[in-house]
Amino acid sequence: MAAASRAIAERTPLVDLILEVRDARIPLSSQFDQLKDQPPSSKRVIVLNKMDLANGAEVKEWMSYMEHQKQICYGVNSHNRDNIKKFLNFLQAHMRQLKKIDYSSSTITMMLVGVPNVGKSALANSLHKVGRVGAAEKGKLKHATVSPLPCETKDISSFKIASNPNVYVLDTPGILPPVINETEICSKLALTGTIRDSLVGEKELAMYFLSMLNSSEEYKKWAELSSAQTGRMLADCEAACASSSDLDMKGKRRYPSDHTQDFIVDDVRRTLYEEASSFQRKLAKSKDCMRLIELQLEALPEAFRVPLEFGDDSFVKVSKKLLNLYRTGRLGHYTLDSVPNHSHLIL
Ligand SMILES: Nc1nc2c(ncn2[C@@H]2O[C@H](COP(=O)(O)OP(=O)(O)OP(=O)(O)O)[C@@H](O)[C@H]2O)c(=O)[nH]1
Repeated sequence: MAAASRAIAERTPLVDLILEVRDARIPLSSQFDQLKDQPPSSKRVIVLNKMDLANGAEVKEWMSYMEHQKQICYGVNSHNRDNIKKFLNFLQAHMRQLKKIDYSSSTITMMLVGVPNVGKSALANSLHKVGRVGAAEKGKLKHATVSPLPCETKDISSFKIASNPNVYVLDTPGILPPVINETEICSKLALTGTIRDSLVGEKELAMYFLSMLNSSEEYKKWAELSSAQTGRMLADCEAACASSSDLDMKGKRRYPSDHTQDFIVDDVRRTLYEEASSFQRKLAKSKDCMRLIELQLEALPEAFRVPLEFGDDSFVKVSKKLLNLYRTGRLGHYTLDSVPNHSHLIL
């Protein structure tokens, strides 16, 4: 990381635009340490990526806050082609404005920087794919390594994202600050995948997620799953899925990065809702919150169909499954950082 950090620092004054990629779920905790104390500049855009996983209303508040701070900010979902097209148009318009007269004759370079796993490589790939097709470029597409694990990008690579003028984007390795003193920031970074789960512990992270879920409104949306009738429908659905899987494996619904069946997800949601709603009145006391989390963790193995015979290992397995569902957006949308001093903002 130290070498990559130096390489980024050397290139920073040479590029036309810095795209500081942050995770829209943690717009503050995922800020890039090297740019933390820099004043706002027209040469820097804060890109809030993974918008599809964050709470839309809260991200809007964050964007207004950043605008108020004179920071240029743009929200994207790197997996959404239309969104990437709009972002590319925005970048080109912004560069045109920055370069003014000599825009068409110049070669423009942008650099993606950020902490690990915020989606820099996914964004580089998407911009390259969309831009190259738009510019009718021939030749093979390049591919940056995209992974759910942090720190997979090892080198700086360049991707062409537009022609006339030529625009290149540099993908860089994720960099963390040398020390993170606050435990809460560590938990947020781990929950969103910026640092490895093992550094905090899977069970501890699952508990952190549950505390966030229980203090949000998200689980209340799952009330309808709680009725007895729905329970019967789920059992029927489960039986139907089991028999159809024997006959036709190809027909089963699959998620790109999460293979949990829908009826299991519904059972997990129902379990979390039922435990939380029966505790609702006592949530103000933190001791009760811990007890609720324990109860939820005790109830989840059944919902996930994980046998309890392996003791603590069963809970680690359940925790991993729970984290996986959260990270693919199937347990709601959350923004974990609150907007600072937002009372003075007109939103
Ligand atoms: N849901 C969602 N997932 C995303 C998005 N962008 C990236 N991801 C996922 O986030 C994970 C990390 O993406 P990468 O592109 O490898 O992240 P990175 O910042 O290059 O990571 P490092 O190599 O650690 O620096 C992958 O599993 C991606 O598929 C997005 O907009 N939405």
